[in-house]
Amino acid sequence: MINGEEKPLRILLVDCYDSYTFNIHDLIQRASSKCSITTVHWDTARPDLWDSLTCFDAIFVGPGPGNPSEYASVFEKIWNSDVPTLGICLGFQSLALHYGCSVDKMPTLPWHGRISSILSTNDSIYRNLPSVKGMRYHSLYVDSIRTNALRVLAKSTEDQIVMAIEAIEKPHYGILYHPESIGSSDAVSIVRNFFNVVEKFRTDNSTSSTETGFDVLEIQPSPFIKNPKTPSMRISSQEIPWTDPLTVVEYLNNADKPICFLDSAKKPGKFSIIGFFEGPLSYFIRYKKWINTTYIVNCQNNLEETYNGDFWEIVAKFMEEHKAFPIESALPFHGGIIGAIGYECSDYSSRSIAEASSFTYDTKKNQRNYVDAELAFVDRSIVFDLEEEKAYVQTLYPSDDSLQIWWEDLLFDLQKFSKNKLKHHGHGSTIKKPTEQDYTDRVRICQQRLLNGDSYEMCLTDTTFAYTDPNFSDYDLYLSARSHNPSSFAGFLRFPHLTLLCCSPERFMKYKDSTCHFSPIKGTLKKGSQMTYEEARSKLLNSKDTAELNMIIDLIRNDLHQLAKKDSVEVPQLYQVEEHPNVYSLLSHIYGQVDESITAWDVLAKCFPPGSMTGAPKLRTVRMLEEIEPYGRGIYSGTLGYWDVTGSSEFNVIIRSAFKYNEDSLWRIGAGGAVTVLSTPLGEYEEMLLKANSILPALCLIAPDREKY
Ligand SMILES: C=C(O[C@@H]1C=C(C(=O)O)C=C[C@H]1O)C(=O)O
Ligand SMILES: NC(=O)CC[C@H](N)C(=O)O
Repeated sequence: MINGEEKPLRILLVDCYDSYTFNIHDLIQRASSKCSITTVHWDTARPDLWDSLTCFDAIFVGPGPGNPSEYASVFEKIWNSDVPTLGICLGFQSLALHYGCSVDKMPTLPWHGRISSILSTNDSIYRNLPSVKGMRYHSLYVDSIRTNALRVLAKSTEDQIVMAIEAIEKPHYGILYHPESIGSSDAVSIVRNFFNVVEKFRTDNSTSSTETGFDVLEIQPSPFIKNPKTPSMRISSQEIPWTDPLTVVEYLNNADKPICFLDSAKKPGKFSIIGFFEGPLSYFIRYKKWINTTYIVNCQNNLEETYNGDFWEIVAKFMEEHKAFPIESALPFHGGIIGAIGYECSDYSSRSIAEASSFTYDTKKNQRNYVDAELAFVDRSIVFDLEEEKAYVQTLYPSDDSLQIWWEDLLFDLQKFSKNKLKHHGHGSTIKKPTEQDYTDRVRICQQRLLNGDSYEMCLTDTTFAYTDPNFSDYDLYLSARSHNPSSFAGFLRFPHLTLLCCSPERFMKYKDSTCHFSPIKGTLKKGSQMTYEEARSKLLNSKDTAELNMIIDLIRNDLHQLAKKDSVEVPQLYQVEEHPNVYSLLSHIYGQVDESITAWDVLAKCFPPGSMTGAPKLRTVRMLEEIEPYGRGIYSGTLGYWDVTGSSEFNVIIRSAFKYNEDSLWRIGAGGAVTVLSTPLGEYEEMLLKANSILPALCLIAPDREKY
């Protein structure tokens, strides 16, 4: 309060590329009704900002990977200033380092994603908070505070590690655990206690951060489309006699047509979708990251347009030109984008255009000629409501008077056509799997990085290669896959450059009426013949699996906090155990509301690639995994799904899948698992094989009851 008026707190939030920085941004907003937050990356902020810190009322030094000494050039300026500052984790460590304490590797296993009971001095920023819960994400710690310039404010009860400190002479504080985490308590009270200190240091002549030109960067979601256009398409949809979706796919297969099939092969999946390419407005869209080029081909006249630049923005602009007027409909899809986006289609991946031609990318990843994403825009579709056993044929082309004729011809052909019986006995396939030695060596490399403090969790993966019996169609292989492992987020794509057999159990993101829903899986348990659901649940709710999942829940909260409305990010169900054909999975549900100007595609682009497939902190972990993993992931661990012309969308995580680039007909099966400090190398190798075996038998066309290679 200055002169009786409530001047907004001018906050500087220093982002050290952690995956939880924007959870802190949300916490600050929840702790102060009036604040303006300037968020900057520690290494790219305008240099004069560090000499103008007094234009802020308070500073938050965020958490991050690595050792605080890596950031000394900036951190020293902060701790030499008199501005009230709160450092979190890495920030805490840098404050201790500034006062001459040593920051070392934990003497025991690091705490990543586990919650500590913490006792405080019940004063200072812990006033009226004698004990709290704290989610810990740290490999480094401060053994003891060997200076009179600092005072210990809190310690963990389990291992007596210093959890919070304050400087004696300056309003500088540090907290080692993450108060902003879903697993911590009393964070708003702690920050409000800190803000009470801040208020004492505010003066009338505090300059405003805007007077120094440091724009106040409230998190302003930047939608791809700034000025939405009036829709141009009109949906028409009519119920048709029920038919099994596989019969339609088999008909398309035998007609050697492209196949675009999203398959709810298991509950809770309710709808299956088939896209068709006969309409006048159907397209294929493919992207090659190494030349940053997107190709859009009309399926009727084969005219191809080439676009250079951001793939996500190009697709967003294409869809803006093909939006439809909303209609009252319970169906998830009426026409629009269906397809697969590969893992490397983000700036997290170091395979940027400039680097793409580098030695690493060119030879080690050897994917110069392949697509990084391939989508279809379908203007005709059939949606199957599997619960109601109802089917609907739809078109986007208002005067598509050929629709009726098209559908009647298709129906006539289907009636002549009976579903093929799956050939269970193939001649096997040539399989090349990762060796135990190679994979366990890589697990150890990951664990070394975790112990160094470079990451909290690394989702390590590798690729199994398979050549299959040429006598079997891709569709036969898909039928075999879905019989082995019926999944809620399955799909079969046979596109011009990419064929994908997907039996994914994991939703990445669902978007409907501006509500976003993420449900990451972390924690996989092989089904035993005697294992009951309750036994599986008690095993999965152990500390290793819940720790893995906690890290991803906080990561997704962080990504959503950059887009969602204030106070709208929620985790109503922290842990859920799901039963699948071969495994039990531990998952969570995270929701957020975005402004209507933010589309599903904006959310997908911002949160991509799926955090459950990277680990955290996302950027440094993705970069390290790229160097550790022997091959690029390509389509594996990317996402398959739809973006409807009315705006609704749902995308999965492409796991338990096989894909091939049609140029070389070599099937690639990615598989892996989250490596933490609690992992065992052999256990991770076995988990990787377990997941690969969710799809491998299908490539050998082996009946579900027999497994051999
Ligand atoms: C890495 C894979 O699965 C991912 C890792 C999981 C885990 O660590 O338990 C579970 C589901 C996925 O998010 C895979 O299936 O290849
Ligand atoms: N969450 C963090 O800021 C981690 C700090 C440091 N990289 C460590 O591992 O201890």
